[in-house]
Amino acid sequence: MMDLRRTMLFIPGNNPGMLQNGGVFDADAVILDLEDAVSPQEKDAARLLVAHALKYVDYAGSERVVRINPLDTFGLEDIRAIVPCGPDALLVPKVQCAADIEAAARAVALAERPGQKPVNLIALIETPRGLAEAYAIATADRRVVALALGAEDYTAAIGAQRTPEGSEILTARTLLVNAAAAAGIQAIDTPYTDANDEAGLERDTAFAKHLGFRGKLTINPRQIDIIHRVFNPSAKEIDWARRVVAAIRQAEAEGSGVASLDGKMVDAPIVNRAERILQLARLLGLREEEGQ
Ligand SMILES: CC(=O)SCCNC(=O)CCNC(=O)[C@H](O)C(C)(C)COP(=O)(O)OP(=O)(O)OC[C@H]1O[C@@H](n2cnc3c(N)ncnc32)[C@H](O)[C@@H]1OP(=O)(O)O
Ligand SMILES: O=C([O-])CC(=O)C(=O)O
Ligand SMILES: [Mg+2]
Repeated sequence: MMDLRRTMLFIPGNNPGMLQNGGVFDADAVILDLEDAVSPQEKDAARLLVAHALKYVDYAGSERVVRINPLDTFGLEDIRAIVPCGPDALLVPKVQCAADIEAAARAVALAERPGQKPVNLIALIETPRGLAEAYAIATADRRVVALALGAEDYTAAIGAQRTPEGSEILTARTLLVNAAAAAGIQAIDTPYTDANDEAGLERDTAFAKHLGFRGKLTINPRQIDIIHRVFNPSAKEIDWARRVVAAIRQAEAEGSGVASLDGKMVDAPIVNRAERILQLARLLGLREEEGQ
């Protein structure tokens, strides 16, 4: 499903076995990686493997994203080789400013075949300058559908210590969510890099949802169910959303724009939040009784 990006599973672009099996995990998106999962001497081989996977591997319902290299290294070569193979989107790493996106968008337009479905861009924000310019990046081109946070590179660049709790990335997360929201696109959170810490992943994902992220970069298939469970609206949320909509309808019928539900005020922003929950539940085919 195209606009659902609860999980975006990284698959190293130099690993034929993982590329082959990447469609069986039901991730909302797969990210075939040509950048940091691939060493410099393997870049050419990985590009061929990823091009082949896009043509021949069935990634089922997953959006097919390729993480290219930065434009000042192998990025333009990646675009020329990968775009004609028909990915849904490119994840552009180390984006610093609007001009980087404009350059990527120009190269993509040149590489697209006539009649090809336009290739979207997702900007990976993982440098101090990229974060400072996140809104300009998000609005630099219509192809940009999401901003994602890359906290490993970002914390290394600012000289912060990475912790499982993530206090060092709170500001980066909220700035990124705000920039994406201002541009009307999605915010996708940084991966949780300890694939064996399920409780930590669940906590970190719940916090990301609380901050406004719509999904999370994912490094291991075992993380997928946990992340989906967190981002799916719970039965309680769906029930609340239905009662909000019912309350406002009744108030409107009585000529008022404000309702009361369990003693709390219900007005337009609360109704918008409720409608978003119901829309997501419908998209996921969840009914109230099926939520977690
Ligand atoms: C900061 C960054 O830039 S992050 C982005 C770049 N990083 C990556 O792409 C890392 C991707 N992830 C991985 O390589 C691995 O999941 C690791 C290294 C994190 C953990 O490896 P392991 O502990 O061996 O994984 P695990 O034991 O869970 O593997 C189980 C199965 O899932 C497969 N698998 C693991 N990760 C992935 C993946 N990302 N995509 C597809 N298949 C995977 C394994 O091949 C294995 O398959 P098998 O049972 O058929 O042999
Ligand atoms: O894999 C990711 O997107 C995360 C990343 O690059 C980073 O944290 O630097
Ligand atoms: Mg990175």
